Amino acid sequence: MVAKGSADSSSALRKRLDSIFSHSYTLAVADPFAAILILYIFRSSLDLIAGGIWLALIVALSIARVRLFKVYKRVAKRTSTLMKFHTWFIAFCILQGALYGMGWVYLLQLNDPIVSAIVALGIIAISAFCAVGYAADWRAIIAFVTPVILPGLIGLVWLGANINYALALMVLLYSIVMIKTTRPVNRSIHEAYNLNEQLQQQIAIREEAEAKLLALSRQDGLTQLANRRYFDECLDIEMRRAKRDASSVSLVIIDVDSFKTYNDHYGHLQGDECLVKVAHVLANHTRRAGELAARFGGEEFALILPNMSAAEAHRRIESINNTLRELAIEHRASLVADTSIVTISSGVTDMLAADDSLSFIRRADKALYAAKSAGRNRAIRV
Ligand SMILES: Nc1nc2c(ncn2[C@@H]2O[C@H](COP(=O)(O)OP(=O)(O)OP(=O)(O)O)[C@@H](O)[C@H]2O)c(=O)[nH]1
Repeated sequence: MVAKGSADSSSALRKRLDSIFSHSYTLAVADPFAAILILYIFRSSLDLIAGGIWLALIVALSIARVRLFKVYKRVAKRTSTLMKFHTWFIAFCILQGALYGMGWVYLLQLNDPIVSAIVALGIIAISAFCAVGYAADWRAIIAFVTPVILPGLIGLVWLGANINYALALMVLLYSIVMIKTTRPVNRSIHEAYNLNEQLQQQIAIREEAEAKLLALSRQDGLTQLANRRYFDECLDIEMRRAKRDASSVSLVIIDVDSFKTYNDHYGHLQGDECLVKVAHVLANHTRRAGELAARFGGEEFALILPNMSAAEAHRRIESINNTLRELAIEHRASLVADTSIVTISSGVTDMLAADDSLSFIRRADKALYAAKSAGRNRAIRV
């Protein structure tokens, strides 16, 4: 729940401003229209110069508010300026309300019961429009209706006479009822905006958490490469894509040579470190879109290389071997002839039209077995 009176989040404030500003164009027409109507009704008893100045001020204020709205629309993305716009809007509300208030005072001077009745109805009508239009912003309602209601109310009482007292009482009762009914509506809107914002935040947090979980569920914990499950998914996708586009996809299965003796010689923990280093090299060599390096299981890795023939994949694995040679991870217990660094054996193949993932992997595995049988530290392509 949103605590009563809690500060708005920037998004809730923006929604509130959007709502109150959304009437700018309508009011730019309605306000001068209402002013012209009032002037027309009282044309015979009004000082036309004073009336003209009053109308000019109402029109100027309407234009200024539309301009403020345009500026707001342009820069509203900047959260830092939102409060400033709200303050400006409230200032406009006060000015606009004061203009109406001045109008009532002027009209009430005519001391005519019909004028008093029209003023009272005018106060009620304009306040009602404001209560609906600015329902999202309590301060805007108060800023506008206070200068609209108070001068008229005081003016009616000041005039004396029962009819004016009755009208003043009617305006007063209306104001109390309006304030009492508008406030809960405003609170509900306020809470709805804040709840909506909280909901959006929760959704964003949840989506982020889900994305993280998904990434984790696809990752091998030790090497940070794709795990076997994700490898299987990707292989399926790439094989289907290659069949659909009549393009090629190559598969490489890699096994770290003599890894049992590595573990025996250096210990399991260093064995883990060695696997991480090899994985890092593989990841650095599979950076193009769609390429994937995965931990296939134990000390075995696999590469999916889309849009690549077996010959090109073979060249890729040669460059991986070169990098490993440059890296020269010590392996004094290697069973590979004439070497004391970590080496890999690889089986390389590309997809045949009749392949399913099982036959594709089996062929790559066979090529790897051939590489092992041929003395390790090599790649064999079939
Ligand atoms: N440190 C470490 N060792 C692992 C991990 N997974 C598998 N191994 C070890 O990798 C070794 C694989 O041994 P083998 O299958 O005999 O293969 P190899 O010694 O590499 O011999 P060749 O493949 O013929 O060169 C086993 O000793 C496993 O315990 C791991 O996550 N961390």
